[in-house]
Amino acid sequence: FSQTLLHTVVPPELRFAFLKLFQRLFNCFSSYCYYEITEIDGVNTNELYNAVQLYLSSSASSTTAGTTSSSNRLSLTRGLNSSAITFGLANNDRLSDVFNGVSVVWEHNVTPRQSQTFSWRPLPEEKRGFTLRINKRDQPGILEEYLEFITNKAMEIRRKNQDRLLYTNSRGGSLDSRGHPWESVPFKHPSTFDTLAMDPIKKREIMCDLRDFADGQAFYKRTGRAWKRGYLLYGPPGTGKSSMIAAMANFLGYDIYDLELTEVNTNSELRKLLMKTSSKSIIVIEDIDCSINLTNRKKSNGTGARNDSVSDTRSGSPGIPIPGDPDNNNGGNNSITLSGLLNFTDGLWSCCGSERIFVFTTNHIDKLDPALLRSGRMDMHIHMSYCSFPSLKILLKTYLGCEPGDISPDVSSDLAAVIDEAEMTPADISEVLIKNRRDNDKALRELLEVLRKKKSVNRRLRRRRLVADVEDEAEEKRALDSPKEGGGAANGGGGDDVEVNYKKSEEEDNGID
Ligand SMILES: Nc1ncnc2c1ncn2[C@@H]1O[C@H](COP(=O)(O)OP(=O)(O)OP(=O)(O)O)[C@@H](O)[C@H]1O
Repeated sequence: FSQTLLHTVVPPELRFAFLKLFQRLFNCFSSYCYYEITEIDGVNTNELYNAVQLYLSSSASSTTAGTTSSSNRLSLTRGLNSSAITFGLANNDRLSDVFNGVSVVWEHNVTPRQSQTFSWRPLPEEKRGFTLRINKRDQPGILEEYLEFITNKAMEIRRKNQDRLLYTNSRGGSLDSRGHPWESVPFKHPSTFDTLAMDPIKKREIMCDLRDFADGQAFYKRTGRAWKRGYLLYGPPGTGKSSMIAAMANFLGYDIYDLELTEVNTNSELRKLLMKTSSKSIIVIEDIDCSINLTNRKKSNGTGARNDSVSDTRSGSPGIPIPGDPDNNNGGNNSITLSGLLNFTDGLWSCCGSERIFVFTTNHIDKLDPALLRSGRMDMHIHMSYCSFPSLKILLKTYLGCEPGDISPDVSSDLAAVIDEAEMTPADISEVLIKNRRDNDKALRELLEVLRKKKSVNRRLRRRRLVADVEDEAEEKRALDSPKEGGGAANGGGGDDVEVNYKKSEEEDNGID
Protein backbone atom coordinates (compact mmCIF):
# COMPACT_ATOMS: atom_id res chain seq x y z
CA PHE A 1 0.00 0.00 0.00
CA SER A 2 2.82 2.40 0.99
CA GLN A 3 4.71 1.56 -2.17
CA THR A 4 1.67 2.20 -4.36
CA LEU A 5 0.99 5.42 -2.50
CA LEU A 6 4.63 6.46 -2.86
CA HIS A 7 4.59 5.69 -6.61
CA THR A 8 1.37 7.70 -7.05
CA VAL A 9 2.27 10.71 -4.92
CA VAL A 10 6.01 11.06 -5.48
CA PRO A 11 7.13 11.61 -9.10
CA PRO A 12 9.84 9.27 -10.43
CA GLU A 13 12.45 12.06 -10.70
CA LEU A 14 12.03 12.87 -7.04
CA ARG A 15 12.20 9.21 -6.11
CA PHE A 16 15.41 8.82 -8.06
CA ALA A 17 16.93 11.94 -6.43
CA PHE A 18 15.90 10.66 -3.02
CA LEU A 19 17.47 7.26 -3.70
CA LYS A 20 20.72 8.90 -4.78
CA LEU A 21 20.78 11.02 -1.66
CA PHE A 22 20.11 7.99 0.49
CA GLN A 23 22.96 6.09 -1.23
CA ARG A 24 25.37 8.97 -0.67
CA LEU A 25 24.42 9.21 2.99
CA PHE A 26 24.79 5.45 3.32
CA ASN A 27 28.24 5.56 1.68
CA CYS A 28 29.32 8.35 4.03
CA PHE A 29 28.41 6.48 7.14
CA SER A 30 29.18 2.96 5.97
CA SER A 31 32.60 1.64 6.84
CA TYR A 32 32.69 -0.54 3.68
CA CYS A 33 33.55 -0.07 0.01
CA TYR A 34 31.54 -2.01 -2.57
CA TYR A 35 32.78 -3.09 -6.00
CA GLU A 36 30.50 -4.42 -8.69
CA ILE A 37 31.94 -6.94 -11.14
CA THR A 38 29.28 -7.60 -13.76
CA GLU A 39 29.26 -10.55 -16.13
CA ILE A 40 28.80 -8.39 -19.23
CA ASP A 41 30.74 -5.18 -19.50
CA GLY A 42 28.71 -3.22 -22.07
CA VAL A 43 28.47 -5.93 -24.70
CA ASN A 44 31.74 -7.69 -23.96
CA THR A 45 32.27 -10.51 -21.53
CA ASN A 46 34.02 -9.31 -18.40
CA GLU A 47 37.05 -11.57 -17.93
CA LEU A 48 37.27 -10.56 -14.29
CA TYR A 49 33.79 -11.95 -13.62
CA ASN A 50 34.86 -15.36 -14.96
CA ALA A 51 38.07 -15.22 -12.94
CA VAL A 52 36.19 -14.37 -9.73
CA GLN A 53 33.69 -17.13 -10.40
CA LEU A 54 36.44 -19.70 -10.82
CA TYR A 55 38.34 -18.44 -7.81
CA LEU A 56 35.27 -18.56 -5.61
CA SER A 57 34.45 -22.00 -6.95
CA SER A 58 37.71 -23.29 -5.49
CA SER A 59 37.03 -21.47 -2.21
CA ALA A 60 33.46 -22.70 -2.06
CA SER A 61 34.35 -26.33 -2.72
CA SER A 62 37.11 -26.46 -0.15
CA THR A 63 37.15 -25.25 3.39
CA THR A 64 40.51 -23.59 2.92
CA ALA A 65 41.95 -21.66 5.81
CA GLY A 66 40.36 -18.27 6.11
CA THR A 67 37.53 -18.99 3.70
CA THR A 68 34.04 -19.44 5.01
CA SER A 69 30.87 -19.87 3.09
CA SER A 70 27.69 -18.65 4.67
CA SER A 71 25.63 -21.07 2.61
CA ASN A 72 25.51 -24.76 1.94
CA ARG A 73 24.02 -24.31 -1.53
CA LEU A 74 26.56 -24.50 -4.31
CA SER A 75 26.06 -24.62 -8.07
CA LEU A 76 27.94 -27.29 -10.01
CA THR A 77 29.20 -26.95 -13.56
CA ARG A 78 31.36 -28.83 -16.02
CA GLY A 79 32.91 -26.84 -18.86
CA LEU A 80 33.49 -27.79 -22.47
CA ASN A 81 36.62 -29.93 -22.90
CA SER A 82 36.80 -30.37 -19.17
CA SER A 83 36.59 -33.51 -17.14
CA ALA A 84 36.51 -31.67 -13.81
CA ILE A 85 33.45 -30.40 -12.01
CA THR A 86 33.60 -26.87 -10.63
CA PHE A 87 31.60 -25.53 -7.72
CA GLY A 88 30.07 -22.10 -7.83
CA LEU A 89 28.34 -19.72 -5.52
CA ALA A 90 24.59 -20.09 -5.93
CA ASN A 91 22.48 -17.11 -6.92
CA ASN A 92 22.31 -14.27 -4.39
CA ASP A 93 24.54 -16.07 -1.94
CA ARG A 94 27.50 -14.80 0.06
CA LEU A 95 30.97 -16.00 0.83
CA SER A 96 33.64 -14.45 3.00
CA ASP A 97 37.31 -14.70 2.18
CA VAL A 98 40.51 -13.67 3.90
CA PHE A 99 43.47 -12.31 1.94
CA ASN A 100 46.68 -11.17 3.66
CA GLY A 101 44.79 -11.03 6.93
CA VAL A 102 42.01 -8.82 5.52
CA SER A 103 38.43 -10.07 5.51
CA VAL A 104 36.28 -9.45 2.46
CA VAL A 105 32.79 -10.59 1.49
CA TRP A 106 31.63 -11.66 -1.96
CA GLU A 107 28.00 -11.66 -2.95
CA HIS A 108 26.65 -13.21 -6.14
CA ASN A 109 23.80 -11.10 -7.54
CA VAL A 110 21.43 -12.42 -10.14
CA THR A 111 18.55 -10.20 -11.27
CA PRO A 112 16.29 -10.46 -14.32
CA ARG A 113 17.43 -8.18 -17.13
CA GLN A 114 14.89 -5.32 -17.51
CA SER A 115 15.14 -4.49 -21.19
CA GLN A 116 17.32 -5.86 -23.97
CA THR A 117 19.81 -3.15 -24.78
CA PHE A 118 20.85 -3.14 -28.43
CA SER A 119 23.73 -5.46 -29.03
CA TRP A 120 25.20 -7.45 -31.91
CA ARG A 121 24.67 -10.62 -29.92
CA PRO A 122 21.83 -11.67 -27.61
CA LEU A 123 22.53 -10.92 -23.96
CA PRO A 124 21.64 -13.42 -21.22
CA GLU A 125 18.18 -12.99 -19.70
CA GLU A 126 19.67 -12.57 -16.26
CA LYS A 127 22.05 -9.91 -15.15
CA ARG A 128 24.80 -11.51 -13.11
CA GLY A 129 27.53 -9.94 -11.12
CA PHE A 130 29.61 -10.15 -7.99
CA THR A 131 29.76 -7.50 -5.31
CA LEU A 132 32.96 -7.30 -3.35
CA ARG A 133 32.77 -5.70 0.07
CA ILE A 134 35.99 -4.48 1.64
CA ASN A 135 36.45 -2.45 4.76
CA LYS A 136 37.38 1.13 3.81
CA ARG A 137 40.48 1.12 5.96
CA ASP A 138 41.83 -2.02 4.17
CA GLN A 139 40.78 -1.09 0.64
CA PRO A 140 43.74 1.08 -0.56
CA GLY A 141 46.43 -1.55 0.00
CA ILE A 142 44.66 -4.77 -0.80
CA LEU A 143 42.44 -4.34 -3.85
CA GLU A 144 44.94 -4.43 -6.70
CA GLU A 145 46.99 -7.23 -5.19
CA TYR A 146 43.88 -9.25 -4.36
CA LEU A 147 42.46 -8.99 -7.88
CA GLU A 148 45.80 -10.02 -9.39
CA PHE A 149 45.93 -12.98 -7.04
CA ILE A 150 42.41 -13.97 -8.10
CA THR A 151 43.28 -13.69 -11.80
CA ASN A 152 46.36 -15.89 -11.43
CA LYS A 153 44.53 -18.41 -9.29
CA ALA A 154 41.70 -18.59 -11.83
CA MET A 155 44.16 -19.28 -14.65
CA GLU A 156 45.70 -22.05 -12.61
CA ILE A 157 42.29 -23.61 -11.87
CA ARG A 158 41.25 -23.31 -15.51
CA ARG A 159 44.40 -25.11 -16.61
CA LYS A 160 43.97 -27.80 -14.03
CA ASN A 161 40.31 -28.38 -14.85
CA GLN A 162 40.59 -28.21 -18.57
CA ASP A 163 41.90 -31.13 -20.55
CA ARG A 164 45.14 -30.47 -22.38
CA LEU A 165 44.75 -29.60 -26.04
CA LEU A 166 46.85 -30.93 -28.88
CA TYR A 167 47.12 -28.48 -31.76
CA THR A 168 48.37 -29.01 -35.24
CA ASN A 169 48.86 -26.45 -37.99
CA SER A 170 46.18 -26.58 -40.66
CA ARG A 171 47.06 -28.01 -44.01
CA GLY A 172 48.77 -25.51 -46.31
CA GLY A 173 48.51 -22.75 -43.69
CA SER A 174 44.73 -22.39 -44.16
CA LEU A 175 42.69 -20.74 -41.40
CA ASP A 176 39.76 -22.34 -39.60
CA SER A 177 36.31 -20.71 -39.23
CA ARG A 178 37.63 -18.51 -36.39
CA GLY A 179 40.63 -17.38 -38.43
CA HIS A 180 42.93 -19.62 -36.41
CA PRO A 181 45.79 -21.45 -38.15
CA TRP A 182 45.83 -24.24 -35.54
CA GLU A 183 43.34 -27.09 -35.22
CA SER A 184 42.94 -28.72 -31.84
CA VAL A 185 41.75 -31.94 -30.27
CA PRO A 186 41.68 -32.88 -26.57
CA PHE A 187 45.04 -34.28 -25.57
CA LYS A 188 44.63 -37.47 -23.59
CA HIS A 189 48.05 -39.12 -23.80
CA PRO A 190 48.51 -41.07 -20.56
CA SER A 191 52.32 -40.96 -20.52
CA THR A 192 53.80 -39.55 -17.33
CA PHE A 193 57.28 -39.39 -15.86
CA ASP A 194 56.30 -42.35 -13.66
CA THR A 195 55.64 -44.57 -16.67
CA LEU A 196 58.57 -43.28 -18.70
CA ALA A 197 61.41 -45.79 -18.73
CA MET A 198 64.69 -43.97 -18.48
CA ASP A 199 67.56 -43.48 -16.10
CA PRO A 200 65.94 -42.21 -12.86
CA ILE A 201 68.72 -39.66 -12.23
CA LYS A 202 68.33 -38.19 -15.71
CA LYS A 203 64.57 -38.21 -15.29
CA ARG A 204 64.77 -36.31 -12.00
CA GLU A 205 67.12 -33.80 -13.60
CA ILE A 206 64.62 -33.14 -16.42
CA MET A 207 61.72 -32.83 -14.00
CA CYS A 208 63.66 -30.33 -11.86
CA ASP A 209 64.58 -28.37 -14.97
CA LEU A 210 60.95 -28.22 -16.06
CA ARG A 211 59.75 -27.23 -12.60
CA ASP A 212 62.42 -24.50 -12.38
CA PHE A 213 61.33 -23.24 -15.77
CA ALA A 214 57.64 -23.12 -14.85
CA ASP A 215 58.37 -21.35 -11.55
CA GLY A 216 61.02 -19.11 -13.06
CA GLN A 217 59.08 -16.02 -14.09
CA ALA A 218 60.99 -13.78 -11.65
CA PHE A 219 64.31 -15.37 -12.61
CA TYR A 220 63.81 -14.84 -16.34
CA LYS A 221 62.70 -11.25 -15.74
CA ARG A 222 65.68 -10.53 -13.50
CA THR A 223 68.18 -11.97 -15.96
CA GLY A 224 66.60 -10.27 -18.98
CA ARG A 225 65.95 -13.55 -20.77
CA ALA A 226 62.86 -14.53 -22.70
CA TRP A 227 60.79 -16.98 -20.68
CA LYS A 228 61.27 -19.99 -22.92
CA ARG A 229 63.34 -23.14 -23.02
CA GLY A 230 64.45 -25.52 -25.73
CA TYR A 231 64.86 -29.28 -25.46
CA LEU A 232 66.34 -31.52 -28.10
CA LEU A 233 65.34 -35.16 -27.77
CA TYR A 234 67.44 -37.51 -29.82
CA GLY A 235 67.87 -41.24 -30.06
CA PRO A 236 66.78 -44.28 -32.06
CA PRO A 237 63.10 -44.81 -32.91
CA GLY A 238 61.06 -46.33 -30.11
CA THR A 239 63.12 -44.95 -27.23
CA GLY A 240 60.30 -42.73 -25.98
CA LYS A 241 60.80 -39.27 -27.49
CA SER A 242 57.08 -38.74 -28.13
CA SER A 243 56.24 -40.30 -24.77
CA MET A 244 58.64 -37.84 -23.13
CA ILE A 245 56.84 -34.87 -24.76
CA ALA A 246 53.49 -36.17 -23.51
CA ALA A 247 54.96 -36.68 -20.03
CA MET A 248 56.30 -33.10 -20.07
CA ALA A 249 52.87 -31.73 -21.06
CA ASN A 250 51.10 -33.76 -18.38
CA PHE A 251 53.69 -32.81 -15.77
CA LEU A 252 53.38 -29.06 -16.40
CA GLY A 253 49.76 -29.01 -17.54
CA TYR A 254 50.72 -27.37 -20.84
CA ASP A 255 49.05 -27.64 -24.23
CA ILE A 256 51.03 -29.08 -27.14
CA TYR A 257 51.45 -27.42 -30.53
CA ASP A 258 52.67 -30.09 -32.92
CA LEU A 259 54.18 -28.09 -35.75
CA GLU A 260 54.12 -29.91 -39.08
CA LEU A 261 56.96 -28.06 -40.77
CA THR A 262 56.27 -29.55 -44.18
CA GLU A 263 52.92 -27.70 -44.21
CA VAL A 264 54.61 -24.32 -43.72
CA ASN A 265 55.70 -22.50 -46.83
CA THR A 266 57.39 -19.32 -45.69
CA ASN A 267 59.17 -17.83 -42.72
CA SER A 268 56.38 -15.30 -42.26
CA GLU A 269 53.87 -18.15 -42.10
CA LEU A 270 56.05 -19.72 -39.43
CA ARG A 271 56.03 -16.47 -37.45
CA LYS A 272 52.25 -16.15 -37.74
CA LEU A 273 51.86 -19.65 -36.40
CA LEU A 274 54.12 -18.79 -33.49
CA MET A 275 52.14 -15.65 -32.74
CA LYS A 276 48.96 -17.71 -32.48
CA THR A 277 50.30 -20.06 -29.85
CA SER A 278 49.32 -19.47 -26.25
CA SER A 279 51.65 -19.24 -23.30
CA LYS A 280 52.12 -22.32 -21.13
CA SER A 281 52.55 -24.51 -24.14
CA ILE A 282 55.04 -26.90 -25.69
CA ILE A 283 55.82 -26.32 -29.36
CA VAL A 284 57.03 -29.54 -30.92
CA ILE A 285 58.80 -30.20 -34.19
CA GLU A 286 59.16 -33.96 -34.49
CA ASP A 287 61.81 -35.60 -36.66
CA ILE A 288 63.31 -32.25 -37.56
CA ASP A 289 65.90 -33.89 -39.80
CA CYS A 290 63.11 -35.36 -41.96
CA SER A 291 60.93 -32.24 -42.07
CA ILE A 292 63.45 -30.09 -43.88
CA ASN A 293 66.95 -30.66 -45.14
CA LEU A 294 69.01 -28.76 -42.63
CA THR A 295 72.39 -29.69 -44.02
CA ASN A 296 71.81 -27.90 -47.31
CA ARG A 297 73.30 -24.58 -46.23
CA LYS A 298 74.95 -22.43 -48.86
CA LYS A 299 76.97 -19.27 -48.94
CA SER A 300 75.26 -16.63 -51.00
CA ASN A 301 77.11 -15.64 -54.13
CA GLY A 302 79.53 -12.77 -53.99
CA THR A 303 78.61 -11.22 -50.67
CA GLY A 304 79.82 -14.13 -48.60
CA ALA A 305 76.81 -13.63 -46.33
CA ARG A 306 75.20 -16.75 -45.00
CA ASN A 307 72.06 -17.72 -46.75
CA ASP A 308 71.06 -20.58 -44.46
CA SER A 309 68.93 -21.88 -47.25
CA VAL A 310 67.19 -25.16 -46.65
CA SER A 311 65.30 -27.13 -49.19
CA ASP A 312 61.87 -28.54 -48.78
CA THR A 313 61.89 -32.31 -48.92
CA ARG A 314 58.19 -32.72 -49.61
CA SER A 315 58.77 -33.24 -53.29
CA GLY A 316 62.34 -32.16 -53.66
CA SER A 317 60.99 -29.02 -55.30
CA PRO A 318 61.08 -25.47 -54.09
CA GLY A 319 58.05 -23.95 -52.37
CA ILE A 320 55.54 -21.76 -54.16
CA PRO A 321 56.72 -18.14 -54.31
CA ILE A 322 54.41 -15.58 -52.76
CA PRO A 323 54.79 -12.16 -54.40
CA GLY A 324 55.84 -9.40 -52.01
CA ASP A 325 56.84 -11.73 -49.22
CA PRO A 326 59.92 -10.24 -47.56
CA ASP A 327 61.14 -13.73 -46.89
CA ASN A 328 61.52 -14.41 -50.56
CA ASN A 329 65.23 -13.77 -50.25
CA ASN A 330 65.99 -17.31 -50.98
CA GLY A 331 67.09 -16.89 -54.55
CA GLY A 332 63.53 -17.32 -55.72
CA ASN A 333 63.12 -20.46 -53.61
CA ASN A 334 60.32 -19.65 -51.21
CA SER A 335 60.63 -22.56 -48.81
CA ILE A 336 61.33 -21.80 -45.15
CA THR A 337 64.94 -21.16 -44.26
CA LEU A 338 67.14 -22.30 -41.44
CA SER A 339 67.47 -18.71 -40.26
CA GLY A 340 63.67 -18.52 -40.23
CA LEU A 341 63.55 -21.59 -38.07
CA LEU A 342 66.25 -20.25 -35.79
CA ASN A 343 64.38 -16.97 -35.41
CA PHE A 344 61.29 -18.99 -34.58
CA THR A 345 63.05 -20.49 -31.59
CA ASP A 346 65.49 -17.79 -30.66
CA GLY A 347 64.84 -14.46 -32.36
CA LEU A 348 62.70 -11.51 -31.38
CA TRP A 349 59.56 -13.29 -32.53
CA SER A 350 60.12 -16.19 -30.22
CA CYS A 351 59.34 -13.82 -27.33
CA CYS A 352 55.82 -12.89 -28.46
CA GLY A 353 54.19 -14.62 -25.52
CA SER A 354 55.87 -16.26 -22.61
CA GLU A 355 56.37 -19.54 -20.79
CA ARG A 356 56.86 -21.61 -23.85
CA ILE A 357 58.93 -24.71 -24.39
CA PHE A 358 60.33 -25.72 -27.75
CA VAL A 359 60.99 -29.41 -28.28
CA PHE A 360 62.73 -30.78 -31.34
CA THR A 361 63.12 -34.50 -31.86
CA THR A 362 65.44 -36.35 -34.18
CA ASN A 363 66.70 -39.85 -34.74
CA HIS A 364 69.93 -38.50 -36.23
CA ILE A 365 71.49 -35.67 -34.25
CA ASP A 366 74.53 -35.72 -36.53
CA LYS A 367 72.35 -34.54 -39.41
CA LEU A 368 71.39 -31.30 -37.65
CA ASP A 369 73.08 -28.01 -38.28
CA PRO A 370 75.27 -26.92 -35.33
CA ALA A 371 73.52 -23.53 -35.40
CA LEU A 372 70.36 -25.28 -34.29
CA LEU A 373 72.12 -27.05 -31.46
CA ARG A 374 73.92 -24.15 -29.82
CA SER A 375 72.85 -23.30 -26.28
CA GLY A 376 70.14 -20.75 -25.94
CA ARG A 377 68.26 -22.50 -28.71
CA MET A 378 68.27 -26.01 -27.43
CA ASP A 379 69.13 -25.58 -23.75
CA MET A 380 69.05 -29.25 -22.93
CA HIS A 381 70.03 -32.15 -25.16
CA ILE A 382 68.36 -35.31 -23.95
CA HIS A 383 69.61 -38.61 -25.25
CA MET A 384 66.85 -41.19 -25.30
CA SER A 385 68.89 -44.36 -25.31
CA TYR A 386 68.31 -48.09 -25.56
CA CYS A 387 66.79 -49.71 -22.51
CA SER A 388 69.16 -49.94 -19.56
CA PHE A 389 68.63 -52.04 -16.43
CA PRO A 390 67.16 -49.15 -14.37
CA SER A 391 64.77 -48.39 -17.26
CA LEU A 392 63.86 -52.07 -17.52
CA LYS A 393 62.86 -52.06 -13.84
CA ILE A 394 60.40 -49.24 -14.58
CA LEU A 395 58.92 -51.17 -17.53
CA LEU A 396 58.58 -54.32 -15.43
CA LYS A 397 56.78 -52.34 -12.76
CA THR A 398 54.37 -50.60 -15.15
CA TYR A 399 53.63 -53.57 -17.41
CA LEU A 400 53.80 -56.52 -15.01
CA GLY A 401 53.41 -54.81 -11.63
CA CYS A 402 56.74 -56.35 -10.60
CA GLU A 403 58.65 -54.57 -7.86
CA PRO A 404 62.42 -55.32 -7.79
CA GLY A 405 61.89 -57.67 -4.81
CA ASP A 406 59.36 -59.75 -6.75
CA ILE A 407 61.95 -60.96 -9.27
CA SER A 408 64.32 -63.75 -8.23
CA PRO A 409 67.94 -62.60 -7.83
CA ASP A 410 69.10 -65.06 -10.53
CA VAL A 411 66.68 -63.74 -13.16
CA SER A 412 67.48 -60.20 -12.11
CA SER A 413 71.23 -60.67 -12.52
CA ASP A 414 70.72 -62.50 -15.85
CA LEU A 415 68.67 -59.56 -17.13
CA ALA A 416 71.25 -57.07 -15.88
CA ALA A 417 74.03 -59.00 -17.63
CA VAL A 418 72.46 -58.93 -21.08
CA ILE A 419 70.35 -55.77 -21.23
CA ASP A 420 73.06 -53.28 -22.22
CA GLU A 421 74.59 -55.34 -25.00
CA ALA A 422 71.18 -56.36 -26.33
CA GLU A 423 70.53 -52.72 -27.33
CA MET A 424 66.76 -53.07 -27.36
CA THR A 425 64.45 -50.07 -27.28
CA PRO A 426 61.81 -49.69 -24.56
CA ALA A 427 59.22 -50.01 -27.36
CA ASP A 428 60.56 -53.50 -28.30
CA ILE A 429 60.72 -54.62 -24.69
CA SER A 430 57.23 -53.35 -23.91
CA GLU A 431 55.92 -55.41 -26.83
CA VAL A 432 57.29 -58.60 -25.22
CA LEU A 433 55.84 -57.62 -21.85
CA ILE A 434 52.40 -56.68 -23.21
CA LYS A 435 52.15 -60.00 -25.04
CA ASN A 436 52.82 -61.97 -21.84
CA ARG A 437 51.31 -59.67 -19.24
CA ARG A 438 49.00 -62.36 -17.85
CA ASP A 439 51.92 -64.55 -16.81
CA ASN A 440 54.86 -62.73 -15.20
CA ASP A 441 57.18 -65.76 -15.16
CA LYS A 442 56.59 -66.45 -18.83
CA ALA A 443 57.09 -62.75 -19.63
CA LEU A 444 60.46 -62.70 -17.83
CA ARG A 445 61.56 -65.99 -19.45
CA GLU A 446 60.67 -64.79 -22.92
CA LEU A 447 62.26 -61.40 -22.32
CA LEU A 448 65.52 -63.02 -21.23
CA GLU A 449 65.49 -65.22 -24.30
CA VAL A 450 64.87 -62.29 -26.65
CA LEU A 451 67.57 -60.20 -24.97
CA ARG A 452 70.13 -63.02 -25.26
CA LYS A 453 69.35 -63.56 -28.91
CA LYS A 454 69.61 -59.84 -29.62
CA LYS A 455 72.87 -59.66 -27.71
CA SER A 456 74.49 -62.44 -29.73
CA VAL A 457 73.23 -60.93 -33.01
CA ASN A 458 74.73 -57.59 -31.99
CA ARG A 459 78.04 -59.24 -31.12
CA ARG A 460 78.21 -60.96 -34.46
CA LEU A 461 77.40 -57.71 -36.26
CA ARG A 462 80.01 -55.84 -34.27
CA ARG A 463 82.63 -58.46 -35.08
CA ARG A 464 81.79 -58.35 -38.76
CA ARG A 465 82.03 -54.58 -38.73
CA LEU A 466 85.36 -54.72 -36.92
CA VAL A 467 86.78 -57.22 -39.40
CA ALA A 468 85.47 -55.18 -42.32
CA ASP A 469 87.01 -52.00 -40.87
CA VAL A 470 90.39 -53.63 -40.37
CA GLU A 471 90.28 -55.13 -43.85
CA ASP A 472 89.47 -51.74 -45.32
CA GLU A 473 92.30 -50.19 -43.38
CA ALA A 474 94.69 -52.89 -44.52
CA GLU A 475 93.54 -52.46 -48.10
CA GLU A 476 94.21 -48.73 -47.92
CA LYS A 477 97.62 -49.30 -46.39
CA ARG A 478 98.49 -51.87 -49.05
CA ALA A 479 97.50 -49.41 -51.75
CA LEU A 480 99.76 -46.77 -50.20
CA ASP A 481 102.68 -49.16 -49.62
CA SER A 482 102.37 -51.07 -52.89
CA PRO A 483 105.68 -49.75 -54.44
CA LYS A 484 107.58 -50.80 -51.32
CA GLU A 485 108.45 -54.36 -50.42
CA GLY A 486 107.48 -55.99 -47.14
CA GLY A 487 104.39 -53.83 -46.57
CA GLY A 488 102.15 -56.87 -46.89
CA ALA A 489 103.89 -58.65 -44.03
CA ALA A 490 103.11 -55.86 -41.64
CA ASN A 491 99.50 -55.91 -42.68
CA GLY A 492 99.34 -59.63 -42.37
CA GLY A 493 100.41 -59.27 -38.74
CA GLY A 494 97.50 -56.89 -38.09
CA GLY A 495 95.10 -59.36 -39.71
CA ASP A 496 96.31 -62.16 -37.40
CA ASP A 497 95.56 -59.97 -34.38
CA VAL A 498 92.04 -59.49 -35.55
CA GLU A 499 91.68 -63.20 -36.17
CA VAL A 500 92.80 -63.95 -32.63
CA ASN A 501 90.39 -61.41 -31.17
CA TYR A 502 87.62 -62.69 -33.36
CA LYS A 503 88.13 -66.28 -32.18
CA LYS A 504 88.40 -65.24 -28.56
CA SER A 505 85.23 -63.28 -28.65
CA GLU A 506 83.44 -66.13 -30.46
CA GLU A 507 84.44 -68.51 -27.66
CA GLU A 508 83.09 -66.08 -25.05
CA ASP A 509 79.94 -65.73 -27.01
CA ASN A 510 79.39 -69.48 -27.23
CA GLY A 511 79.90 -69.74 -23.49
CA ILE A 512 77.14 -67.20 -22.86
CA ASP A 513 74.80 -68.63 -25.43
N1 LIG B 1 61.17 -44.75 -22.55
C1 LIG B 1 59.97 -45.32 -22.66
N2 LIG B 1 59.23 -45.51 -21.57
C2 LIG B 1 58.01 -46.08 -21.67
N3 LIG B 1 57.48 -46.50 -22.82
C3 LIG B 1 58.18 -46.32 -23.93
C4 LIG B 1 59.47 -45.71 -23.91
N4 LIG B 1 59.93 -45.69 -25.16
C5 LIG B 1 58.99 -46.22 -25.93
N5 LIG B 1 57.95 -46.61 -25.22
C6 LIG B 1 56.73 -47.24 -25.73
O1 LIG B 1 56.92 -47.45 -27.12
C7 LIG B 1 55.97 -46.78 -27.91
C8 LIG B 1 56.66 -45.89 -28.93
O2 LIG B 1 57.37 -44.87 -28.24
P1 LIG B 1 57.56 -43.39 -28.77
O3 LIG B 1 56.62 -43.11 -29.89
O4 LIG B 1 57.51 -42.48 -27.60
O5 LIG B 1 59.03 -43.48 -29.32
P2 LIG B 1 59.81 -42.44 -30.23
O6 LIG B 1 61.22 -42.43 -29.74
O7 LIG B 1 59.09 -41.14 -30.24
O8 LIG B 1 59.74 -43.09 -31.64
P3 LIG B 1 59.88 -42.37 -33.07
O9 LIG B 1 61.27 -41.80 -33.14
O10 LIG B 1 59.66 -43.50 -34.03
O11 LIG B 1 58.80 -41.33 -33.13
C9 LIG B 1 55.10 -45.97 -26.98
O12 LIG B 1 53.78 -46.35 -27.15
C10 LIG B 1 55.55 -46.30 -25.60
O13 LIG B 1 54.54 -46.95 -24.90
